[in-house]
Amino acid sequence: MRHFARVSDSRLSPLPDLPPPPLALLNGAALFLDFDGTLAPIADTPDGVVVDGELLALLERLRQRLDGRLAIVSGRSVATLRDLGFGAFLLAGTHGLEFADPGEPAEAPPRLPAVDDAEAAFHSFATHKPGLLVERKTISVGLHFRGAPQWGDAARDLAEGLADRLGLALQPGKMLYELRPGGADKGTAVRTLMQRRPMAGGKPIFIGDDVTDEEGFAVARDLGGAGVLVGAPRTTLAAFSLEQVAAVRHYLAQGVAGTG
Ligand SMILES: O=P(O)(O)OC[C@H]1O[C@H](O[C@H]2O[C@H](CO)[C@@H](O)[C@H](O)[C@H]2O)[C@H](O)[C@@H](O)[C@@H]1O
Repeated sequence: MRHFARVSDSRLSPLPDLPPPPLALLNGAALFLDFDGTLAPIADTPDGVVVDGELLALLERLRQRLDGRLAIVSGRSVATLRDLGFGAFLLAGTHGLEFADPGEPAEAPPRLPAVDDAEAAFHSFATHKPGLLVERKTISVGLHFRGAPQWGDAARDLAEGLADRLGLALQPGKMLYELRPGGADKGTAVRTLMQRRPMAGGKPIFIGDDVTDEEGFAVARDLGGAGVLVGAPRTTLAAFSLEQVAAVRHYLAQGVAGTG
């Protein structure tokens, strides 16, 4: 049976014109931040994203304002998030499969042989197709077609077949299909972290742009908080929206300053 890692469409409702989040939403928040497309603009390739010192300084000040209740929740692995500069932050990586406190080893399941099989199949498919990119991740693998969108349908068919055959979860992303172990998503990551220090006791607020962030929005809402969608209007469980990365950073900076 195929495991699609996504919120069922029946839970989503069209909310075309969501308001921006009020600054008061950050009062008492336990803040969950997606990375790609939320804190940094989408780039042509995974390695094309750079985390600037200004962003890290902003997040550090925000974390202090929130008494430590700030976490990065990403499809990237914990190792990659640390390489990008987020080593000082609480992390949930690989779509909720990995967790790491600052300076501590990641809690993560082992890399499955099935993921290696999927990676080999992705490489076979990508050979002689310029623009396709296979991203080897700690415990998962991605096939990117941003550089060759004409292969998107075939990439989906391949990824679906591999998910069925290998018993892996298929995680669609932005011009991307990932295969990974199932049993977790960004919603379960929020639930897990909300039971732990320093996030416990806060009001969960999840800011993200991708369909993979909908589970985070859902759980934040279920636990009394809210989701903030980044980007163009779409069917979503978020209650608020910000139009782009620059607006997210402006909002967070205002939150640090405490102005309304
Ligand atoms: O959960 P996120 O932090 O949003 O990570 C999701 C995936 O992001 C990356 O891929 C996406 O961003 C790339 C860089 O901007 C872009 O080139 C690609 O097309 C996007 O799909 C990352 O490479 C994946 O591993 C993450 O799962």
